[in-house]
Amino acid sequence: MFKALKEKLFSVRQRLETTISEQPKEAPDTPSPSLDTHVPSPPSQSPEPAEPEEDSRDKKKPGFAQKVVSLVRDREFIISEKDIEDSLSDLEIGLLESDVAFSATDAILTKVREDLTGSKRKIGTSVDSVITNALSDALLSVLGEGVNILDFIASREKPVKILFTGVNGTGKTTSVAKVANFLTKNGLTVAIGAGDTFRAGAIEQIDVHGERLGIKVIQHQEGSDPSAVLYDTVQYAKAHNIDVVLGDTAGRFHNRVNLMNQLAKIRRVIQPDLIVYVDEAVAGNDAVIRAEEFAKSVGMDAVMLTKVDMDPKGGAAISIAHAVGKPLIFIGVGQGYDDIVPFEPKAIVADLLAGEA
Ligand SMILES: Nc1nc2c(ncn2[C@@H]2O[C@H](COP(=O)(O)OP(=O)(O)OP(=O)(O)O)[C@@H](O)[C@H]2O)c(=O)[nH]1
Repeated sequence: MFKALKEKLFSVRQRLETTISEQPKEAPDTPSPSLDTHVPSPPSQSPEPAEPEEDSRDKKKPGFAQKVVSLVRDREFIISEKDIEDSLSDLEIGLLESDVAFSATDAILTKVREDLTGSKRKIGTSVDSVITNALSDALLSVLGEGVNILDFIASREKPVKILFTGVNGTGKTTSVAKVANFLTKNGLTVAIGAGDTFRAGAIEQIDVHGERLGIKVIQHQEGSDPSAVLYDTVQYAKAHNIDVVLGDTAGRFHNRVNLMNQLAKIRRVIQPDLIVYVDEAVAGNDAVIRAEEFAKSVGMDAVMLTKVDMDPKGGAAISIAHAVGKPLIFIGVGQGYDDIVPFEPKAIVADLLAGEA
């Protein structure tokens, strides 16, 4: 997953490691002027340097005295913005080339700069963990905390109603089936409402999935009111003590007003617990822009990205939660029912930064 993005992050880590490691390997007897050419010579009277802090990520801009203490006494040096400037440019280009949105790229760069500048490295030790931690924190800051869907469901009254909406053709119907399969494998009972009554074939498609998975699909005729279909599904779920209702809906972007009206009506009628916006990772930055528009005009509570297996860049997956301010809950990673992964930011970041730089 995200092969190209991983390679770019790897090369940035290597470059950072090289540039930071090129700093003095041995502490000189006296402070080397090359350490900081921009500051005046130290006053003859020691300016009572503060005790060096225990925290190796001291964010304050280091003064000359602090640098001297670090270098001579503690045999460590302080990373300056200048040391990492070129690597940060590489990181910026790498992220943008990977289709990471501008705002997410900016947030990542700001966090890496903040984390690394002023942090200390023991002379002779590897800087990899310092760099990896900074990149990891930065990526996590844009991915957010994530949501555990099973905990979410457990916290709500049954049946928990989850609506799927988004752009046609991105794999929304398949995603409803995958989520249904995931939930039943986790011990929950599920009913599906065939609420995409607009697209020819959508009802039949979800019905076939339901049959294969042994999950009840409530359906009306093509062109019927989706609110009515989903209302009936909720009634069925209540009558049969079903844990979760998954509602497919149409995602007609060329007719925004209709879509908004339709969703507004569904909201009134069944009061969904969660509205999941579905789009495909392969659309890259376009998916992020579409999601932002959708969040503004229609609203959503969470995002699912499909076809992540076909997207080596990973830009949409990195940017979308940051762009819409809602968590990415699932990613689709193939065409089978089991090809779905709950999106766990920590696991994704660990995978992105796996391997020694
Ligand atoms: N590789 C891959 N293919 C997927 C994934 N999710 C869906 N697909 C495929 O995408 C194609 C379209 O998916 P559908 O669910 O049929 O979506 P659709 O019918 O085009 O449109 P909507 O249901 O309206 O979104 C199908 O061939 C799916 O198997 C995924 O995560 N990875």
